[in-house]
Amino acid sequence: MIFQYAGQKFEDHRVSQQEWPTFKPKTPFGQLPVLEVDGKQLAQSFAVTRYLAKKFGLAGKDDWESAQLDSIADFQKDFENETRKYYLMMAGFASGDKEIAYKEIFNPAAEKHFPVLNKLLKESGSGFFGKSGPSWVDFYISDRVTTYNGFAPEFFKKHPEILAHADRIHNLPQLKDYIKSRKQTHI
Ligand SMILES: N[C@@H](CCC(=O)N[C@@H](CS)C(=O)NCC(=O)O)C(=O)O
Repeated sequence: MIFQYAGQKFEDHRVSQQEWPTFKPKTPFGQLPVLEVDGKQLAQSFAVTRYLAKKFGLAGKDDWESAQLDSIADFQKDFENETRKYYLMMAGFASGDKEIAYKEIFNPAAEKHFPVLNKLLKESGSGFFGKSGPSWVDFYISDRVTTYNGFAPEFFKKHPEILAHADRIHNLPQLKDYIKSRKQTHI
């Protein structure tokens, strides 16, 4: 999304299950994602994202806004860690009772989490998490919300302002066509 927003050409290499065993030892930490720039590799999604966000003006207008955005991203990451078991079940990577996982894992965590995000959006007054406009954190959270909304639309019907934020990001002129084109493969 950052590359697309910035108009930067890039290669999106999705590694297949078959390809992974030979690819894994060639990555810095045996994990994806990895950003490759001029033959150099950078691992860890937040390190990659922050590097690109700084480069393309999507990391806040000053150090303070940038730090506030970082704190929101970490807050979102905590939510993902807390609800990981539900995510793995819904994405088909783990077995278990999905309804129980929704009631016991996702719903209680989400009822705490998303109202805070909504409050932050209201406080910023810009429609984005940063006062100065869209940032990598809007991209990150809107992407996650799209995934969770696919799993639990009943939850997001009760939190329309969170969906409205995701729509605002996905309808940015720089992103609109890209988001539409990748919908089929996105979970
Ligand atoms: N904290 C890391 C987590 C990376 C991670 O867990 N990657 C998983 C895919 S989501 C992976 O590469 N799994 C394959 C493996 O470990 O063999 C990040 O945010 O980049």
